[in-house]
Amino acid sequence: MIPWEGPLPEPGARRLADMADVLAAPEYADRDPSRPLYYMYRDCARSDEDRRWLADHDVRYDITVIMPGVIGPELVKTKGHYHPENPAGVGFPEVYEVMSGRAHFLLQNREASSVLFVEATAGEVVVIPPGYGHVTINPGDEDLVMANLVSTAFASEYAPYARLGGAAYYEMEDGSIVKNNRYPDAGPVRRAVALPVPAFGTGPGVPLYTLLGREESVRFLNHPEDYADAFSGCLRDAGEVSVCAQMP
Ligand SMILES: O=P(O)(O)OC[C@H]1O[C@](O)(CO)[C@@H](O)[C@@H]1O
Repeated sequence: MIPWEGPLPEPGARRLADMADVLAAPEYADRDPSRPLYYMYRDCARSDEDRRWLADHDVRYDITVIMPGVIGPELVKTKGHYHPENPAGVGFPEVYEVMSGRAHFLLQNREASSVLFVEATAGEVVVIPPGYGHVTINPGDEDLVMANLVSTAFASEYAPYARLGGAAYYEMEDGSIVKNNRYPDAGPVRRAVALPVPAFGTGPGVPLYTLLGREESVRFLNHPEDYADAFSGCLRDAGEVSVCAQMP
């Protein structure tokens, strides 16, 4: 069930066949190519007035539903993408809210020298800072339902992930984190805790939809260059995550 009081647009589906390039075990993509892994309800709004407000501020509110389960040895996840830089030369950020279920966000900068692992449960809000690509993993046994707010001024970049077989690390069925050998120079995985960001009005228990109508709360999505301090405080380092060098 999606905890959303409003109309839902027709969703886009990401199926196993769409994921062949980013899997720990790509051979599983052929076994059930039409299996849906997640549904993306892009550009949601509860009213025409809200839709106009979102459009006027060049932001989009999406809901994503990620199934529980595995793809061969690894947990179900999103494809993964980077965001380009805005006209000021700073990467577009994004903000997620876990509406129900559990999420693991695996973030990495362009060089994969910095890799962050963020756990979040229902009600938690995670800011993806400029310069970080992201994959979301469903580690739970129920649907993971998330909302996001993001700029409408760019298209996501999938090729860097697809070229290297996905992110720098994979999360396996037993929760172990395994290095993707196509990133020989990837940095260690650092656990990070999502913090409230007063400048954006984000934090646990604050539904993202309540940011609508507050211009100052969504401005960072298109003008990240003005919020360097806020981004530096959106994630707190919580130590290194142990990693397996080989697939189990
Ligand atoms: O684009 P991917 O990597 O398949 O991930 C899907 C997610 O990204 C978004 O496009 C926003 O970045 C959402 O609609 C969705 O949650």
